[in-house]
Amino acid sequence: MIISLWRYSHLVLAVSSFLFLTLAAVTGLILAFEPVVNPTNTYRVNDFSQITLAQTLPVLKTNYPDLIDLTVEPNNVVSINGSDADGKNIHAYVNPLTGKLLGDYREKNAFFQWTTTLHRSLFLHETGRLIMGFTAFILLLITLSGLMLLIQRQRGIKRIFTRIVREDFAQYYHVVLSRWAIIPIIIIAFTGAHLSLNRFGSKEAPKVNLDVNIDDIKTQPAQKLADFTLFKNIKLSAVKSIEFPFSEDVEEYYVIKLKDRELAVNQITGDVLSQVVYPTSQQLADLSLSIHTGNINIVWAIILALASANILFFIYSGFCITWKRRATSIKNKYSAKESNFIILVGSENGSTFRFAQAIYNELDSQGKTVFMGNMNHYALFPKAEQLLVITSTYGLGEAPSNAQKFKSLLEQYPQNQSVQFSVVGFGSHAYPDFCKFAFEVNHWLLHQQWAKPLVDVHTINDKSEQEFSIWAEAWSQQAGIPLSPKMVKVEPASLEAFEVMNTTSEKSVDDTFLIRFEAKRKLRAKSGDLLAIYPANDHRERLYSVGICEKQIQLSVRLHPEGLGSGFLHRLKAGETIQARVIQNKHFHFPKKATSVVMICNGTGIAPFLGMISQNKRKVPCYLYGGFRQQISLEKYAPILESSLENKGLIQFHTAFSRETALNKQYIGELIARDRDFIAQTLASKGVIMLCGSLSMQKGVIEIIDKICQSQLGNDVSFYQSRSQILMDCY
Ligand SMILES: Cc1cc2nc3c(=O)[nH]c(=O)nc-3n(C[C@H](O)[C@H](O)[C@H](O)COP(=O)(O)O)c2cc1C
Repeated sequence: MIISLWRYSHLVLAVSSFLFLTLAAVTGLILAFEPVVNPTNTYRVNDFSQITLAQTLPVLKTNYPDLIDLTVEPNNVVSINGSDADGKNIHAYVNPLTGKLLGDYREKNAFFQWTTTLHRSLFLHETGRLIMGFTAFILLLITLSGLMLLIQRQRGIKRIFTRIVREDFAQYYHVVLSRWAIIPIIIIAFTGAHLSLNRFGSKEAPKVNLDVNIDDIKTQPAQKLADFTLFKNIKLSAVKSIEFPFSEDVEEYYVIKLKDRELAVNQITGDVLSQVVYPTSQQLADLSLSIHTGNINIVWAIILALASANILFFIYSGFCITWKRRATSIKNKYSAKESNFIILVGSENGSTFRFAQAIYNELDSQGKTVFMGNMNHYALFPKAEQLLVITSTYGLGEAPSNAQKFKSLLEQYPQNQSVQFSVVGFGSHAYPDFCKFAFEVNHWLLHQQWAKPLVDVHTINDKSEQEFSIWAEAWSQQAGIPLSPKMVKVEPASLEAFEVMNTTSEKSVDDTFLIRFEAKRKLRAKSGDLLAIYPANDHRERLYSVGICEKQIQLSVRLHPEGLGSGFLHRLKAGETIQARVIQNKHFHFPKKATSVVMICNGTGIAPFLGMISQNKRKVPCYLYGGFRQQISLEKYAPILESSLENKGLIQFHTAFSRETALNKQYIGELIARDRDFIAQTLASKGVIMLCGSLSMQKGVIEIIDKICQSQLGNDVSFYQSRSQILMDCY
């Protein structure tokens, strides 16, 4: 909510000032080059900041007895105005140490003059100044709201310079460059607004009156100009201008304008006749002017030029980001009330809509009645059969802005009929709370009486189309609705040959069997990956979780009466070869850093765990909780389980049998509830819990773990899910 408020302010301010801001940035960019390309830069002398008035004035007076005034330009070159010893008028740049003329005085370049007026007042005098001053103020607000967004995005001020995930070009560079440009832009905006405020109503700085009492002017003790103590202490770099005495009459004096004050100085004795210190407001205005115009030094002028160019880039990239967000407007053929398929999308920047739209198009092309909407539009869907929630996670593992009302709407509107659902989370592992909001949504839906999970919550890292296609395939299988692979860009499936090495299909006592394959080429699979098989040699794909045992792929399969995949696998004999492909399922690999791993499975969900424990070379403490129908179901797994227990690949093995005698009947959830302290301690000590098996088992177990988390650890289960401490692969 807060992020939306800042974003909204940032956007509104930027849109409302966009024209004037562009004009100010373009003219500012041009003007930033003025100090850099100023031709008089070549007239600068070395060690200018060390030259005192006691050094320069005697030289100039000797060479040019009738000087009227001297000006120190912002780029530290000195110009004089008056006449030389021959009475010839001069208005020229001079070397303050030697008195040598360097070149004729030049007026400000006409183009820069024109640009300056446009930048300052749009040629509209006071009104223009007001507009540009206001624009500078708006720029300040835009920058500050941008800073707040940056802090929130990076999760704290100290993390501003931590890595930024590359979302897309405009967004990435909008954020990356803002980190560098924010300080100069704040300075530009602040000084610009300050100058306009200060100068509004008066074009020039207020006139200073030096109050000199002519009667008090002394003629003794006379001193040489070079010996004036005052002049020895005033550096030329501190001077803005000097008016020379009109004649040698004692009543004529030097008027010296410094950066912070103005002095009248006796031309015979060097005494200060009068002095006025400028008011602080004027000193600050002068400082603002020097900073804003880049006159402080060339490096700063270049920084200003870059900052102005950045403002233009921010206008462009901000426009692209906004356009992309708005381009996700939804066009539905059917209303929510008449649709069987409801796709609800949670998205902050619009990219998740691209994926949701692909599903929409696919279902629509098959003649289904589909409705797609924002998650905030959740309502009663009287004809809904399938609910697909596709959502990203934002902020600190929070809902994107178009999904923030979802939870309360879900509580408000229980559906009146049973609806199957599936949640797909878009996120990035670059954030600690990976897909947290999707896990929460899945969790809330699991608590609804009317909602039946169709496939397990799937997560998509960094908009991976491949991961999305895995979800699409899983959903398609369960829903019995073919989703064409063209829907998302799946890399063309290049199939490999796998030879059947061993199968227990004939010895099966409980409809489940183990089958092992060896890859004809080098095996590139890990336990937890999926093996995709094509039983009918057509587009129909079936996925099985794999365990790698003795460098072979092992599947644990339950034979379903009409099962296309399980029937095909059941008929295979040792020595036969099939075409299949391995799909990486990184989110369900054995964790690299866990202190311990608790594996929970039921039925054939044991397959990946058999591979993991037999490959547990690092001897990470592993604890397996398995739910099976009968004791006898276990026999086929016994060799691996026993050898793993022996070699410490597995520390403990707990079983629950659901179809034993009434006395011994037990479900896996009961074991987890019994070992609640151990489960809590595992999570608290950075251990990992992995679940594989049926969705109904997952639902029950996750509910129990959630209660354990809340009561013993003070967090929701989604906290651990999003930190990859609870990994699930259920179907
Ligand atoms: C500011 C910001 C915060 C994010 N926070 C998270 C987060 O906490 N967890 C996560 O998994 N992904 C996070 N992401 C990544 C997005 O969820 C991911 O890029 C998603 O694909 C964006 O989808 P959308 O464009 O539809 O909003 C964040 C992205 C951004 C820009």
